[in-house]
Amino acid sequence: MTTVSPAHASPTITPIRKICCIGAGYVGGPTMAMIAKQCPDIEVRVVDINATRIAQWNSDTLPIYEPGLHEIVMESRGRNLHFTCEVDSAIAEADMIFISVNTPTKDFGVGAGRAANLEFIEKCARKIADVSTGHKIVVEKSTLPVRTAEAVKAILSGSSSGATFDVLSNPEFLAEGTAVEDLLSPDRVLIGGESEAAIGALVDVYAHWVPRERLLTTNLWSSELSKLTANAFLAQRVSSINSISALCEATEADVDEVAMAIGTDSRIGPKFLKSSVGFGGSCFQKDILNLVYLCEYFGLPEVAEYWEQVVKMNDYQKRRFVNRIVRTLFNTVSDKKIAIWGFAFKKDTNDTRESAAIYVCRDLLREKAKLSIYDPQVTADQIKKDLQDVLRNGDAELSEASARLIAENVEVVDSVEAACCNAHAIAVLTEWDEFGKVDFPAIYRSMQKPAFVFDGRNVLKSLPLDEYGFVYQGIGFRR
Ligand SMILES: NC(=O)C1=CN([C@@H]2O[C@H](COP(=O)(O)OP(=O)(O)OC[C@H]3O[C@@H](n4cnc5c(N)ncnc54)[C@H](O)[C@@H]3O)[C@@H](O)[C@H]2O)C=CC1
Ligand SMILES: O=C(O)[C@H]1O[C@H](OP(=O)(O)OP(=O)(O)OC[C@H]2O[C@@H](n3ccc(=O)[nH]c3=O)[C@H](O)[C@@H]2O)[C@H](O)[C@@H](O)[C@@H]1O
Repeated sequence: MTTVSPAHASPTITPIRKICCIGAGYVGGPTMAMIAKQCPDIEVRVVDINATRIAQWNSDTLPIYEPGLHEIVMESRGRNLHFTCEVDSAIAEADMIFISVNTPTKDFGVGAGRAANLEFIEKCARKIADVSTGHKIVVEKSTLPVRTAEAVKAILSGSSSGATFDVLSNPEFLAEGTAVEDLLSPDRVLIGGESEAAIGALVDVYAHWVPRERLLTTNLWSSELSKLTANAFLAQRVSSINSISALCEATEADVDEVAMAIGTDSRIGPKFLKSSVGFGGSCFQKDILNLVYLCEYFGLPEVAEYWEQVVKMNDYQKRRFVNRIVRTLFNTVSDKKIAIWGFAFKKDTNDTRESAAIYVCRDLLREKAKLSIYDPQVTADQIKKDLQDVLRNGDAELSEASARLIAENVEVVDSVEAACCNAHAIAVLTEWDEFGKVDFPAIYRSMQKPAFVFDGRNVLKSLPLDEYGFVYQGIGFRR
């Protein structure tokens, strides 16, 4: 990270008329659909190098599943919302360009396994520098390590056309499954920058529907760092309650009761205290590891160690869940059929990135279990790809063996009933609402006996499963 002079001073900025968003993913798509819906006076173009994804955004089957998303896309698409692969012209014509590309954990070279891979961000900055003329506002929407704007500004300042730029940080706080709700009524929108005029221009966009008191402005670096910090704090709460769940199982305390008891303290608050098989999703682990890397980079090993523990506790929780299944099933799951209920990392999304289900299934396969997997939104291809990737773990030589392991031991089915037929156990890994509504006596009859249920989300806890004959175990309590 080098120090460069501030971005070119901004000329007078007129109200934003055209927006371009680079990256039509989970963030770019829904965020821009909301801006287009709320600001009919602004033309929004979402661009991506992935032509298949753009085609999906232009079809009736959107590339991501989010409650309410279809409706808001249909309202604006073709009017002031466009999805296209024409990256250069969309950038060239825009007044404001959002960068919303992926920032995965680096899996090679310096910082591998921890640092963010900023290759895609840098490519966007270079592309913007190449094709821009006049003055543009560039908005970092992706989650980035603190001080990335410095590099973005340095690249932009090399624009050969003499274009000038303001750089803003505007991290996104939406959660998957509630993206539309979160975008419609955010707790806050955070905008960091150096130029009052540029900040004002973005504030005016959001002010079309977000109350002014929820539009927070800070300096660039506070904004960049707040995003990583918010995710680290949220994940830390999950790991904290999960650590207590292990203690509850050992002591006959009940983790949901403990969560309720501490959550009513207004200083602690009730949210993000739901004990589970472990947090997943594309961001928590990636962002914490990035924070850990930054702390090490800035010579703060104690701070790095503190945050790394959140990820270690999450790995422990997933392992602990599998160990409990194996132990309870008389110390072997070899050749036993286990019904997996849910594969997405949380309900109401088809996203499986870093889902706890991937790791639980991997470990069960290594124990030679036979898995029958059902998820209402995740495709069979996606499930098999995730399992192939995790079993292979980057080693090409393991491709054939892991493909065989999956072919022989994994089936993906289209109902919980099919998954459970002749199964020895059920493992609930995603909290889909429909799981609470199935005909449990019929499921019980179709299973091997004793019929076990391992509820990694405690969603079946209030049902009389023991009365139906099941042996039921959840997270963080004993019956
Ligand atoms: N997924 C989520 O719920 C949230 C994600 N974020 C952050 O937002 C950022 C984006 O995340 P997602 O939308 O989930 O990623 P994603 O992987 O779903 O989408 C990123 C898109 O960017 C495209 N892309 C990459 N390089 C490009 C280039 N040079 N030109 C044009 N398109 C390019 C990819 O093809 C891909 O379609 C990440 O930094 C993430 O940490 C922040 C809040 C929530
Ligand atoms: O940067 C991001 O990507 C986003 O990450 C999270 O959103 P998301 O990962 O979509 O979903 P969450 O609702 O935060 O859940 C994350 C994981 O934690 C788990 N979780 C959550 C809450 C809880 O109490 N217990 C629990 O196990 C969920 O099941 C899920 O696996 C944050 O909540 C968003 O604010 C942020 O914008």
